[in-house]
Amino acid sequence: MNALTLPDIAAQASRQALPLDWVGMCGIALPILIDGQRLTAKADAGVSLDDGTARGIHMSRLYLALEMLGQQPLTPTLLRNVLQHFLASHEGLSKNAYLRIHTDLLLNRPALVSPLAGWKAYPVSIEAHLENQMFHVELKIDVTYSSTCPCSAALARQLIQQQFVDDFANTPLRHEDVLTWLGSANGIVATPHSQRSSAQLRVHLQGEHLALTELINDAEAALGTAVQTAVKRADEQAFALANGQNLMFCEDAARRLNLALKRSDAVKAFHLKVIHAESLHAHDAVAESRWTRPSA
Ligand SMILES: Nc1nc2c(ncn2[C@@H]2O[C@H](COP(=O)(O)OP(=O)(O)OP(=O)(O)O)[C@@H](O)[C@H]2O)c(=O)[nH]1
Repeated sequence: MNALTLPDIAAQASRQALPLDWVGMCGIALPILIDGQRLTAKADAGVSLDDGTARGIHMSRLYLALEMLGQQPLTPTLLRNVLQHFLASHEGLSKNAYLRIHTDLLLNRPALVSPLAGWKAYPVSIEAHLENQMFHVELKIDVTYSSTCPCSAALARQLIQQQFVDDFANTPLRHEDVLTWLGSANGIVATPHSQRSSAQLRVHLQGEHLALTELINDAEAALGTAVQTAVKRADEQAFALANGQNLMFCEDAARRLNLALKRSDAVKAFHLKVIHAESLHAHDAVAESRWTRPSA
């Protein structure tokens, strides 16, 4: 065989003429740029194979189009350009193009009190598609936070009151005795349960801004007790106070996030899910909320 004529199987006719919805590659390693950070990402790149008679798509063309992602900050326009390249390189074969990018966004977070800070990783997926010439970009963001059960807190307070009644029955109240009692585990007999919780945000974006960091910041501000990075005792005490002032059911968390996301100009629609991995139960408390911006 002549070495210059390499066999091209993809160009052959398919034995079973049948279009396919998605064909491509998953888990491609690549660098991306978000908010000035170069991040390691994995991409899933694909197109529809609408010409059912064609044996295959041209994987290498999709792969090479991804090169753009390592060179410019990630924006909806850049994602759209990549998808347009996918389609331009598959003219006659494909009508729709898809790209998913998975990464961890790293944000530096200060401690609550001490002059310390640490890095927090936020798992993020950016999903873009061009279907029937309509461009759509969606973010998936995971935010972890602490939630303390309001019901459990009220029940614990009642037990503490009961203990106070028992311990100080028929004795004159002396300031010093009460102070000691308040500082003892015998006095504060019960504590409410709290748990590491997670908010899974799916946001359909509008406009030109990827808005990842802003949406994470908005979500954490709305939730109030995001998990911490560097922690000294003073920070832990401040966190205990913050939790005590921020009692929430999963319904409360979902409502707060709903209101926060609606306020963002970058958001066209969302579907959010909060999961409180209860320490009371072996199962989770979960709430979901969806919203679509009414058309102007
Ligand atoms: N379509 C397809 N290609 C595959 C698959 N698995 C591996 N490949 C390989 O992906 C490689 C790149 O394919 P193409 O993009 O068609 O490469 P090419 O023909 O050199 O590039 P063009 O000239 O641009 O078409 C080929 O060597 C294929 O064998 C598969 O399941 N489907």
